[in-house]
Amino acid sequence: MPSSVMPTPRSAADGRPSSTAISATGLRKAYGDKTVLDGVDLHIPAGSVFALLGPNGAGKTTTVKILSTLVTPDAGQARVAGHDLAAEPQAVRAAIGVTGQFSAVDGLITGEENLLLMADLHHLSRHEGRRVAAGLLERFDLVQAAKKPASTYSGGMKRRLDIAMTLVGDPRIIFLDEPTTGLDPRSRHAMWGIIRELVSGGVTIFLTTQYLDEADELADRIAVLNGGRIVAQGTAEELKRIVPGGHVRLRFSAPDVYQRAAADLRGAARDDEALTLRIPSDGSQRELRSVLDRLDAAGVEADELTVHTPDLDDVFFALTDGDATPHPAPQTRQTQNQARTQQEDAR
Ligand SMILES: Nc1ncnc2c1ncn2[C@@H]1O[C@H](COP(=O)(O)OP(=O)(O)OP(=O)(O)O)[C@@H](O)[C@H]1O
Repeated sequence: MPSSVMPTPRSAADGRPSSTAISATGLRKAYGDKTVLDGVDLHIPAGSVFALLGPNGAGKTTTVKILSTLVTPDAGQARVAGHDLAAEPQAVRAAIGVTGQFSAVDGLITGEENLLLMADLHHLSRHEGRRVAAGLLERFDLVQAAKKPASTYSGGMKRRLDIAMTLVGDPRIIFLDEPTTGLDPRSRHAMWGIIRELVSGGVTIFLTTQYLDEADELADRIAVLNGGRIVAQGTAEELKRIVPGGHVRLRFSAPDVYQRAAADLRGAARDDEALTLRIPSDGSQRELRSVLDRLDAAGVEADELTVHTPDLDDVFFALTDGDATPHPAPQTRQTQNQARTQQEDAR
């Protein structure tokens, strides 16, 4: 399996502001004799969503902690928002926001007080702090709950407050460590909407997740971390193409047309009862064209043509350890349908 699907673009070496939000080379980290990160390289363009996938204990949170200056790597270099992680940690901290497993929300005080505390930490004037807090309470649908202790908030409200607190500092890069773990489907979708809105405002999102549909839905690029290394990275579509399972399915209604097509498309798996042919394919335009050309040459026309590409679950299981257990993602209608189609195909 290739270590990387796509070539890694060069990062700016002269320190001038560039369109690269995060670049890292050779990041290593061990705890005692356990190597957690074993040479991680990353390149994340500004204004994009990057998702880091990996099974439990793969080192996703460790990567976030290193890039957000909370943990020092044993080796490797990284630039975040144009600043060297080791030489300018304060500048990195000023440019980023971090939310997730180590939430900053204080449950003993109200949502509004949490935001005002953040405004104080960012040295905003009293007036400006109140203005910013009011705007964020409105934006994150927390006005009703503003005067209640944060400990009374639901999981979704706490996550929204956490992100709102991060935004007080107007960060250009936000690390979201498993932002929707434990949220119900409505809250997950609300969180996805928030993430999309942030990106449309030019913010770069570094997301860790075990929900494959979340990465599929949000990320411009996805990297899979396993055994301390990035074992593959690319767009969701690129990743899906590197695992086997993709095929084109042709369905015919006339048995004689089906027989002619089956005779011509040698190598296709036949289902004589359903009058369908299944041709292994990576789903690319080139392969699709070749199938269509062969049908044209044989003078036959299929009644239905469907392209099946593997989903990110296939990618995850193919690339990570056998004992890797991603959290069961709440199934969307689409993944349920895909699963049904795959079961049907297997019959
Ligand atoms: N401070 C620490 N001391 C010792 N071991 C640690 C420490 N922090 C993390 N580890 C270990 O490093 C490994 C990677 O942990 P990390 O939290 O980065 O994984 P993760 O991919 O975020 O996992 P999860 O999905 O379960 O949150 C784990 O085996 C963990 O036990």
